[in-house]
Amino acid sequence: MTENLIGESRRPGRIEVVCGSMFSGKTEELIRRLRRARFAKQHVAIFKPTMDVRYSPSDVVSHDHTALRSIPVHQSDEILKLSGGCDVVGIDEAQFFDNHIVAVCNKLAYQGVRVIIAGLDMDFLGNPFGPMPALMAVADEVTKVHAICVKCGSLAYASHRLVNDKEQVMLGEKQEYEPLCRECFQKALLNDKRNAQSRSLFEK
Ligand SMILES: Nc1ncnc2c1ncn2[C@@H]1O[C@H](COP(=O)(O)OP(=O)(O)O)[C@@H](O)[C@H]1O
Ligand SMILES: Cc1cn([C@H]2C[C@H](O)[C@@H](COP(=O)(O)O)O2)c(=O)[nH]c1=O
Ligand SMILES: [Zn+2]
Repeated sequence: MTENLIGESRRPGRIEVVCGSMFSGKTEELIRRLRRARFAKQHVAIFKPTMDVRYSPSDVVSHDHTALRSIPVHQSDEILKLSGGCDVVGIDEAQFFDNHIVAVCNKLAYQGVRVIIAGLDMDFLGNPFGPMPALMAVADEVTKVHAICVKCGSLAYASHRLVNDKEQVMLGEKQEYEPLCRECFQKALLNDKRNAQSRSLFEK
């Protein structure tokens, strides 16, 4: 965690990415940084995609129920329009935005805004998720946070889907996803594959 932030309120435009699996503390870390910016008397705005309505239609909410009022947006372009006069812009669930969010974040950073982005680095299959790889590439700073593997207690690497849905986007919580370390994730995917094969044999 970066704590050498002397003069945090005087830093120029930059892009910070906080990524990791589900339950890794991305939203908590985003909220922590944004609260500190508010203590530094910075003008802060927080955005999230309208589709993320799990805990609240308007707040950014962590799994531990820490919350911050946010502006839900349909498209990344709206972030540019709605962040005039801001020193700091926070974006949660960035994996759900289109690739244009990269240009939006770069534009804000070049205008002197500190942009803090939180999002899933990988989907349930372990593939890079949406614009996250590109955002990590253009970021000034990337922080990877980790949940605890629910099978073995190691640091979690990915989010394993517990239900049989193949779509990349499927909102969910603990009933639908579990954070697993690399080894447990590999075993779980293998097990899912075997189950799918025996299901298809059964259905024939
Ligand atoms: N397996 C787990 N490992 C770590 N934290 C967990 C786990 N399961 C639930 N949590 C809770 O999730 C919180 C993090 O929530 P949040 O910041 O919303 O994560 P993220 O945005 O990365 O999904 C933790 O503080 C903890 O209370
Ligand atoms: C792995 C994965 C997750 N999702 C969804 C599930 C949740 O609604 C969000 C992630 O929320 P969090 O704040 O990181 O816990 O994303 C998805 O749609 N597809 C996936 O592959
Ligand atoms: Zn494990």
